[in-house]
Amino acid sequence: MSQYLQGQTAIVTGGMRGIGLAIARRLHVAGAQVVIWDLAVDGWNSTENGFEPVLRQAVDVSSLASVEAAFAQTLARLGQVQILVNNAGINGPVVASWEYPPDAWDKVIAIDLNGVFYCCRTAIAHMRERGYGRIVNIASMAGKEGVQYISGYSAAKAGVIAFTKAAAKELAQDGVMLNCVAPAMVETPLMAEMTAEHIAASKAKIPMGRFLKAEEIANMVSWIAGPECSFTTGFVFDLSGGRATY
Ligand SMILES: NC(=O)C1=CN([C@@H]2O[C@H](COP(=O)(O)OP(=O)(O)OC[C@H]3O[C@@H](n4cnc5c(N)ncnc54)[C@H](O)[C@@H]3O)[C@@H](O)[C@H]2O)C=CC1
Ligand SMILES: CC(C)c1ccc(C(=O)O)c(O)c1O
Repeated sequence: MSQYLQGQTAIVTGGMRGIGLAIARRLHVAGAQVVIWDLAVDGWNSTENGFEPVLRQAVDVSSLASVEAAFAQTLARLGQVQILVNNAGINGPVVASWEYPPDAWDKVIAIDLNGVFYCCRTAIAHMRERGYGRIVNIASMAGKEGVQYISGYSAAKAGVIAFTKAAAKELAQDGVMLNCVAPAMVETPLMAEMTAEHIAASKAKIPMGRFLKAEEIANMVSWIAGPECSFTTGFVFDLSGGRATY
């Protein structure tokens, strides 16, 4: 496979498992030096995971101080960051919006939306200085459409999409491109928090009649994160099996 990310450093948040792990592995295959940020980074198994990241750092993306400290450590070790994939996220409760606990709402927004803002804010300063950067934010179909009973999550992901579009326009002449991907549901540990009824309803909306695979997201992200993505910024790339054709 072509090593089109050779010599580049890529940070993947939430890269210890699930979609983030698949993305991290794919960027490694494309030649990037991969840095994994996650809440806990012990217990990495390079045989099972198929590669060794150059760095793993314990980071809480919902804390600006934690993000800034981790970014400084990454730069101290590797000197440069070309790619940031904001993947870390949580579901929050599956409940009607009028019953949504306010503290749970705050937590979903803090991780899924503020976390993306904090990581972007921190990396963009460095990328602007160097005149090059690729940021890929993992949104969701829920952010495009609004999915019932996950209103906090839907709102956070809609916020990620709008933030990406706004910042992309600001940075369009600086060599720094921001895009989102909006996946439909994938089978990961996060999905286990949904009820069987919601999972079935989600699948029924997909014309291809199957769930998305994490590797399919990783393949798309690896192209968006690379130099061949040279004239697209502020865009939402769908991974919806034909569900979103708008
Ligand atoms: N699983 C699905 O069906 C879909 C997932 N997504 C999005 O993809 C992303 C990844 O999802 P999955 O792999 O399914 O989830 P997952 O739960 O398997 O993995 C999430 C990772 O993020 C980390 N994380 C959580 N909070 C964090 C924090 N505050 N700071 C740093 N790391 C943190 C977790 O420790 C975990 O390693 C999320 O943003 C999710 O919203 C989007 C569409 C569909
Ligand atoms: C797993 C998350 C909460 C989720 C659930 C459902 C949908 C959907 O129906 O489109 C999503 O896109 C998700 O990200």
